[in-house]
Amino acid sequence: MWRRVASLSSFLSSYSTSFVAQTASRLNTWESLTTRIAQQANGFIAPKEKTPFITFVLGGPGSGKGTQCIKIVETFGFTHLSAGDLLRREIDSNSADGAMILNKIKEGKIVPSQLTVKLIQKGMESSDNDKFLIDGFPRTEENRVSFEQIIGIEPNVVLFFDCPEEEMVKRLLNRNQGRVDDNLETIKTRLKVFEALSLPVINYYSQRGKLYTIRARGTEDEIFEQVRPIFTAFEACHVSTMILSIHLLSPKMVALLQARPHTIPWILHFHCSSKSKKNRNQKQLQRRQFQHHKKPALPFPRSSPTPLVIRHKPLIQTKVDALDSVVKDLEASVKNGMVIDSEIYSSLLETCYQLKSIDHGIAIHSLVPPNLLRKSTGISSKLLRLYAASGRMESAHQVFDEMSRRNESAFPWNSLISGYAELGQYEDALALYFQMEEEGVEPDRFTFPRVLKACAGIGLIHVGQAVHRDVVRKGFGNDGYVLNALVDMYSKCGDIVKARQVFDNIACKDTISWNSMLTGYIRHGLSVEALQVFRGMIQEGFDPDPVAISTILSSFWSLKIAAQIHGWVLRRGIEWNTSVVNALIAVYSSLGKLGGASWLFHRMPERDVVSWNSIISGHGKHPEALLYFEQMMKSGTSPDSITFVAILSACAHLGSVKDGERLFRLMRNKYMIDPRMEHYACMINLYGRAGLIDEAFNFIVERMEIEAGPTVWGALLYACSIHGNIEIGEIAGQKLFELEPDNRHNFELLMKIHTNAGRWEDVERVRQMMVDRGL
Ligand SMILES: Nc1ncnc2c1ncn2[C@@H]1O[C@H](COP(=O)(O)OP(=O)(O)OP(=O)(O)O)[C@@H](O)[C@H]1O
Ligand SMILES: Nc1ccn([C@@H]2O[C@H](COP(=O)(O)O)[C@@H](O)[C@H]2O)c(=O)n1
Repeated sequence: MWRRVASLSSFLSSYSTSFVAQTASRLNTWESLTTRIAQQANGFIAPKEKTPFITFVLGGPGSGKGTQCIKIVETFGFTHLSAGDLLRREIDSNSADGAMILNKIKEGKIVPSQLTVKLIQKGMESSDNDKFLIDGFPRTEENRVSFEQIIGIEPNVVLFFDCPEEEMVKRLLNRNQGRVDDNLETIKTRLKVFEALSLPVINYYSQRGKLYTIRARGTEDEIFEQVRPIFTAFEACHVSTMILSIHLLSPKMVALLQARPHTIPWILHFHCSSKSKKNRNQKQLQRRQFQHHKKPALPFPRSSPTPLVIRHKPLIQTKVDALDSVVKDLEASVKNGMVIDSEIYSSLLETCYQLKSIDHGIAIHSLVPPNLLRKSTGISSKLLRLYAASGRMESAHQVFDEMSRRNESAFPWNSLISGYAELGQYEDALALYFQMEEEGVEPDRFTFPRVLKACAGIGLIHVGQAVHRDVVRKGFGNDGYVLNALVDMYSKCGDIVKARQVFDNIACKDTISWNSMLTGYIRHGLSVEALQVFRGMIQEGFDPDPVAISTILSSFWSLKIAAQIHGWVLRRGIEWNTSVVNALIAVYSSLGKLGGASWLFHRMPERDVVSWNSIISGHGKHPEALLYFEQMMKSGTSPDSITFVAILSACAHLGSVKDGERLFRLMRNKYMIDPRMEHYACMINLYGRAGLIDEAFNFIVERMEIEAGPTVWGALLYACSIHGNIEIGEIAGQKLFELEPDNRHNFELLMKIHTNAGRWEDVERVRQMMVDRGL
């Protein structure tokens, strides 16, 4: 405790002496509340409770990552965690995932992220060190996001060993360590994977100002001379981190600190990693200094202090865990009679919203004095938004009703409108918009897109037109953000011509504008216009995003267009984007080009459940469907309900009744997927096609847990028509006539059954039913 006060005082001394004294004296009362946060902010006070310093080491295969890591460890005392080594160790330990990992490594592909992150996490937790070199990770965006989600921290430094491809290939072929992936074929895939999946991660860190690129050619020592200054500089600056953190606070926060010094730990907690301009400038300065290999003239903070505490055995927390600790401390402090500043409540509620943590929001709500909640627009607006975003509209509305100054801004209204619109309660969303007008609250640019979403949802074009008039009247007629929402509203309400007019009037179109128009045309079945928009988008220099590309691909079952788009995708170098490949597989499969679909599938660097579903559906009439399904299970990707529709339907086409029954059981018992109407229809199809009409009928009567719909009865009627089962065909027909009274196809099928059996009276009876229904 004493050390904590002393250290806190020492860093504050550079700021204000009276401030220090006050803070130190208040620290006793604040002990439980502040300890964790002060430690988080102040990495150097207690050696055993530090924030870890994380370095990601990236680069192509054979760029020399491992070699340089050994040198960094020797010189700077880091703990080296090589993702590849951890995976190889997992194989050697005969773990359940060993075979799958070995396959991935042999193929040069990426192991599912969760698994790798868990191994890294274990490695970090079992080390007493707080400086980690994580080598060969993250290899993909999914790796990166998984790390952030599971470990909850970002790296301080990202090293990128940039090495020419031919040099990397040469080194790998000479490595001689008996690795299964050091052969030309795997190396080729690894290089492709690196380009398609790892380069985006490197770009990401470059944009975040964390990337240090090392030219990885030359001798090992020459390369290390580029690496050395980076860590030397970071070590030199370690101690000054905290002082700078204080200076990086916004003027508003500094004023708050002076007025209410006890709030400092909270503010540090939430603002240490803020991206202030000053902070960015500092980082730029730091980078420039590194680039010139000089010691920095000014101290700088760690590149991204994290809000987590690492104890003796580093306890890796997620952001939600950290929030949990803070809320618990807050509860204890309130219980002890402490008065909490409204900005703290509001800041915490903002964090709850960002982390989608409604339970913590509810806990904080219970701590806010009702009077403060009513009076503080900041707290109530954020609480209301949190409730609305999590679909708790009753609680949101209650907070709204009790707000004393809710008409001062559109913010609380927007949150409520948004909440209702997201839940599909469009009438309530619109009612609020009109109430807003009645109460004289000015809508803002965020109000309209939410209201227009409600108009689109309800499909009332005249209400949408009225809102459009308001948009113009209130001066938002040129606001691209609002106009995009208008395009979407008109297209969803059926007026695609008006949608186009609005689209043409958007002066600065962005990707969303183009995508809204594109999906509008596709929704209206106007494929030619959609393709024109797609081409226009490219001509105007907008890269259609993977969603647009897959949308356009899935609306054109034309080999020529698919090939053109495929060509464009190749030229843009995004041919291995997972959703693009998935769409290409679906298109090629549906056009009967199963060879092309399989070629893509086998070469894609990373597959998701959609990839598997596409290839299984594509092979719906071929025995390979079952093989793909088995491979999918081995790969560690969990099938979803669409997978089972695809595989059950394949079993039906292949006449594999036993497999179908087994897979239906597997879906329920292993994957806990409740069968939906489509699955039941597949089962009826399975029995029906195999001529097991009684089994199909009994399945409907005895095993269905939901009322059978037209797809189920339709499958049964179809089976009866193939196998000439008059009795059950008549039952299925009668059911369908009730469910789909104007579907002439059902009548025709039943007539066919009776015709084949020479039952002319029944044919006439069914024909008369058709006439009576005006069919
Ligand atoms: N500067 C260098 N010049 C020549 N050879 C080097 C150099 N650096 C490393 N090597 C050699 O190249 C091979 C690959 O290096 P290393 O294993 O460090 O690469 P890596 O990036 O970790 O590869 P991977 O991603 O495949 O694990 C090793 O045999 C290593 O001794
Ligand atoms: N994040 C990672 C890292 C590695 N792999 C797999 O291991 C292979 C070897 O990795 P090296 O770093 O030792 O070259 C790599 O090709 C991948 O198969 C992974 O999946 N994810």
